[in-house]
Amino acid sequence: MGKLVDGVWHDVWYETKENNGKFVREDAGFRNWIENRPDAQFKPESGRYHLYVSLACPWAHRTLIFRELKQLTSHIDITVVCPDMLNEGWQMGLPEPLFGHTRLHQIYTQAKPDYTGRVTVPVLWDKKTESIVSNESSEIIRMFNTAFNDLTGNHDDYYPAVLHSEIDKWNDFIYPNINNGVYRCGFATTQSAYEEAYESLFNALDEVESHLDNNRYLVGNQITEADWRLFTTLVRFDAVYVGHFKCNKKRILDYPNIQNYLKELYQVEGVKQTVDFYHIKRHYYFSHTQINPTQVVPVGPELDLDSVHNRVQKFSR
Ligand SMILES: N[C@@H](CCC(=O)N[C@@H](CS)C(=O)NCC(=O)O)C(=O)O
Repeated sequence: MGKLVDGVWHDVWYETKENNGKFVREDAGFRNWIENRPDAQFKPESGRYHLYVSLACPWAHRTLIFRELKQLTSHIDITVVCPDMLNEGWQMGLPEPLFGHTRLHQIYTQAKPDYTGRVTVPVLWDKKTESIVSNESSEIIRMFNTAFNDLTGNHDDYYPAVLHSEIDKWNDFIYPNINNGVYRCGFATTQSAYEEAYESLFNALDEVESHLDNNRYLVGNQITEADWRLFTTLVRFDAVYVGHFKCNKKRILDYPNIQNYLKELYQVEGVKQTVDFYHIKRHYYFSHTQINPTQVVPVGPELDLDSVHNRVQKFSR
């Protein structure tokens, strides 16, 4: 684990001292947009973009789900990094296809030789301008949602205009308390920082559980971006966050509505093939040696996400 400073790789763990033991996530450094406009710098073109992802990472996972759902798999190719993120950060199993690089930080310095910042997945690369379009998953999924519609003919909309404010409201609640909340528990280096994160995480999950008792999805009668953003944390929760990040008040299995909702999302066509529990468990337990110095990866739990869920029946009345 480390970061680039003026284009040079430094092997350092997260700095929490300045924030009383609290983990604070750094903002992404590349924030361009692919737009379907004649004068856009980054236009939606088949084969032009390459996505670097980790199958372990919940943020990268969002982009893989949107790539599947929006039928972009034949238009945007991918490199999957190894699950182990150690002294050199994210590494490729085989040299990646564009430059033959073996470290993700080389992709960052390829784009910007003096880059300073963390080297994170996902990364959306533009082969034409040889630069990084974006390394911010929330913005990459917005691009995937609409920018390529004319190319793919897929007009499914996970961020419909009429639902913007409701979706934004859930995202603003779920990101700090749940998506980043599990990391705020796991990466806390003081008891009080951990307990504060733990409390807000489980209060938020309680609220989601009660919302899902009366609503099939977070917003409206359809699956939206807000559901997919929540999904990638939920699907990792019992396998990793309960143990490794000490998020152990309850498992998702103990929340009947959330568990059934999780199964429904998992069973949406195209989604389960984006979920890889080997990468997920191996990454967290093997890479975070400050948290798990033995690097032993747990065998369990046995998860059953393929069995029938009750969401259709519950909301058919
Ligand atoms: N804001 C980014 C966050 C991405 C992120 O933090 N990814 C993690 C993997 S789960 C990472 O690559 N961390 C490496 C590091 O922090 O050094 C996004 O949502 O795209």
